[in-house]
Amino acid sequence: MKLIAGNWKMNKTPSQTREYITKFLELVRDVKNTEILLCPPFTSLCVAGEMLKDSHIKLGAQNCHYEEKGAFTGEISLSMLKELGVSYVIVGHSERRWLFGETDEMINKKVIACLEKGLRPILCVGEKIEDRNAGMTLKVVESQLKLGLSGLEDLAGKIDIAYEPIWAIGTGTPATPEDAQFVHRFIKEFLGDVRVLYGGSVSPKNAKDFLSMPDVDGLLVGTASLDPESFAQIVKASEGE
Ligand SMILES: O=C(CO)COP(=O)(O)O
Repeated sequence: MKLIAGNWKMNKTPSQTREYITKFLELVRDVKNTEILLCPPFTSLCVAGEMLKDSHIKLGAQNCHYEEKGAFTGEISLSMLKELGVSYVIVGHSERRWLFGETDEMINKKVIACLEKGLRPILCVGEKIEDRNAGMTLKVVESQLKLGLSGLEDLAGKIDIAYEPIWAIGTGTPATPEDAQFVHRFIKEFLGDVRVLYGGSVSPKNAKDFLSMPDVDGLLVGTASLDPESFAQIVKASEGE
């Protein structure tokens, strides 16, 4: 089944979350053939978890810490997330890598911790514009996969990968569906049977073009997931695929 995930990043207070989910539940009530995931900020997970408890919409976190507990000021453990109903965790988003110095080694520990706790990581990979211009896209993606998944085998059905070219994130300039397909194929040849999502300026207008590619197994949506109507349109674009 295709996965359509909304990454809200640092947006929406708990009351705005409540308002969004009230509308969104109604808009996607009849969706049956698509897995839907919302990833609000930590502070909204509690209210979102309560509201989504008996629904077909899953709840994800945007980050986690790999340790179980302890003196890690400002961090959030997987047990804390699990108790709120979280079943997915976005790991290694480019904003965490490049704005907050997250390394492949930390990302690897987070992926391992998620799998040990029974939470499903969405590992994000993707190249900078300089890498792309230098023809290094596949090399960069391969290295991120190798390091991020170091020591792990048999990942089919336990993990999803999101290909998010950094130059396409929040810019209004997505990759072409053909570019995405090319990298997704490479990822599957490298890893075997995993779902690969595309992320980077996805909108209700272009969602179907991506989803019609044979190796695009879903979408990780930022800006266009902040409005319940536009996110619902993207979810519905996936229903027929
Ligand atoms: O980073 C993203 C999702 O994780 C993509 O963000 P945009 O959809 O705003 O480009």
